[in-house]
Amino acid sequence: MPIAIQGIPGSFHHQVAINVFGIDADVLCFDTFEEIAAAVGNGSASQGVMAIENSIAGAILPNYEVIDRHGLFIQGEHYLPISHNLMALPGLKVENLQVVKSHPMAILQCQTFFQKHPHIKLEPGKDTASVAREISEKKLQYQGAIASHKAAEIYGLEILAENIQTVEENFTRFILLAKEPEKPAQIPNKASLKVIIRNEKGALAKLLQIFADQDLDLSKIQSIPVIEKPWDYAFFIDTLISDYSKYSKALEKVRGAGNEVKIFGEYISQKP
Ligand SMILES: O=C(O)C(=O)C[C@]1(C(=O)O)C=C[C@@H](O)C=C1
Repeated sequence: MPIAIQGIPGSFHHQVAINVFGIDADVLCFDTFEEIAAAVGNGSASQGVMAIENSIAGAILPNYEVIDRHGLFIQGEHYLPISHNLMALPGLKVENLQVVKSHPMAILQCQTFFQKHPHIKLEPGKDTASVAREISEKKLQYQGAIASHKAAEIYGLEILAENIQTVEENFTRFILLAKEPEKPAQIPNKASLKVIIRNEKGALAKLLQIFADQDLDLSKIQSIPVIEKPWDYAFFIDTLISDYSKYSKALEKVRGAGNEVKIFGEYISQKP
């Protein structure tokens, strides 16, 4: 069964599908993150690859809600080093470009570069590679794309500026989604959780203390509104697990304190 991704060949999601599932990975390409989740949820894809956070631009907040609403589970993760390049039809120069389009997350990662080229209007596109393909197919003389070397190669564009992300070392973390929970063959060393705490004084401090008491290292905590209850928040927490029994104990205590816990996935950390 195919793997659902957002974007087309040459996009960063496609690169992750190749890295994780091999060069011949059978992919279903979608325009939006919502469609990835729907495809995994309705069984037309066995797994999905979804970007969740970037080291420069931060979290893709709406994706937490998307995976939760579709009732999906996280099977694993993949960190991809991201190099963004400004590209256009061969022969053009940066001064010729009026518009540069790309995925909104890619644009956010290249703000400093474009501050130096204020004549360029930045516009959101579906994914990095789709914009490169559009330029190539429509022979757009005034438009540039921010995308990977691979996209320039596939769609025959020329790179005008390399590595234009604000800091050289740039990573996007992707999660691998599935319809059912799956425990890895080895003891997991990372978990992604959603915790809804009772809205009372000190509740978050008490929650964090439980994790600290069990030696759990939280690698991420993100608050997301509980839309049915205005101004109540759920916390999406990633924790590293060095001792699985201490992790189990922490979950028991968190639940025991009256909080609601949902386990999105327990897996092996791939952080480089
Ligand atoms: O447009 C692409 O190529 C994507 O794979 C999307 C995406 C993202 O959603 O963050 C993936 C990695 C980069 O951070 C920029 C864009």
